[in-house]
Amino acid sequence: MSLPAQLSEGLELLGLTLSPEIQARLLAFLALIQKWNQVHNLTSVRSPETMLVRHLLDSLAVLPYIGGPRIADVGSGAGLPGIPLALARPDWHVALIESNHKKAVFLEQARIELKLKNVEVVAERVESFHPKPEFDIVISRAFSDLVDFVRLAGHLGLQGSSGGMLVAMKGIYPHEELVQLPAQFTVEKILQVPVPGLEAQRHLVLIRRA
Ligand SMILES: C[S@@+](CC[C@H](N)C(=O)[O-])C[C@H]1O[C@@H](n2cnc3c(N)ncnc32)[C@H](O)[C@@H]1O
Repeated sequence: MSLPAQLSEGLELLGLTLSPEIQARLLAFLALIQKWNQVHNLTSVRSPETMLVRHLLDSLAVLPYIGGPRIADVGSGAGLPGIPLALARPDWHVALIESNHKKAVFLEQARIELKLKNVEVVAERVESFHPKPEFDIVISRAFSDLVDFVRLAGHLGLQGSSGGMLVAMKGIYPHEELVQLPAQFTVEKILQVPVPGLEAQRHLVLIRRA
C-alpha cells in the first residue's frame, strides 16, 4: 500500500477527517524527518511505513481526548506529538519545548518549511520556561516518568485557575508511576488508546491539580 493510502486508512480507523492538503503536509513532515535522519539521529525508526504508524498515527490518536487552543509539547524531540497536532488543528497554538540544540534547530526548520504559523519553538529546558497565559493542555511522549513530568512541567498548565490538564502518553499501564504521584495532583482518567497498526499498547494519563 502506498504511504498516502496507509495514512488515509489509518485516519479513517481513528475516526479523523483531515483534508487532502493536511494529509500531504503530514507526509511532508515525515519526509523532512527522514531527510534530517540521514545526518542527525532524530529517531531510531527508519522505515517510512513504521514512522507513519509510530510517529504520525500515534500522535494523532490523542486528538479525540484533548482540546485546545493552547498546547505545550514537552520534550518534543522531532516534533512528536506536537507537529502532527499542529498540522491537524491549525486553529490551535502549539509550543514545542525542546532543550537539545540540534533537535530545536530541526523543529525551527520544520516550522519554516511546513509553514506552521501556529507553532512556536521553545529551545530551552521546560523548567526554565514560564509562559503567560498558561496552556490548556501540556502533553508529553517518552519525556520522563509521571513524577518528573508534573514536577518539571506542572507550572505550564496547572498553576492558575485556567483548569489546564497534563497529558502523559504512556505505553503499558503505568502502575508504579501512578503510586508515586504527589498528592497535589489527581489522575482524572487513564485511557487505553488504540493506534492503527501499532502492536504496542498506548495509554493516556490525564492529570489535573487536586
Ligand atoms: C525520548 S525524547 C522523546 C521525543 C518525542 N517526544 C518523541 O516522542 O519522539 C525526550 C526529549 O526530551 C528532551 N528533554 C529532556 N529533558 C528536557 C527538559 N528538561 N526540557 C525540555 N526538553 C527536554 C530531550 O532532549 C529529548 O529530545
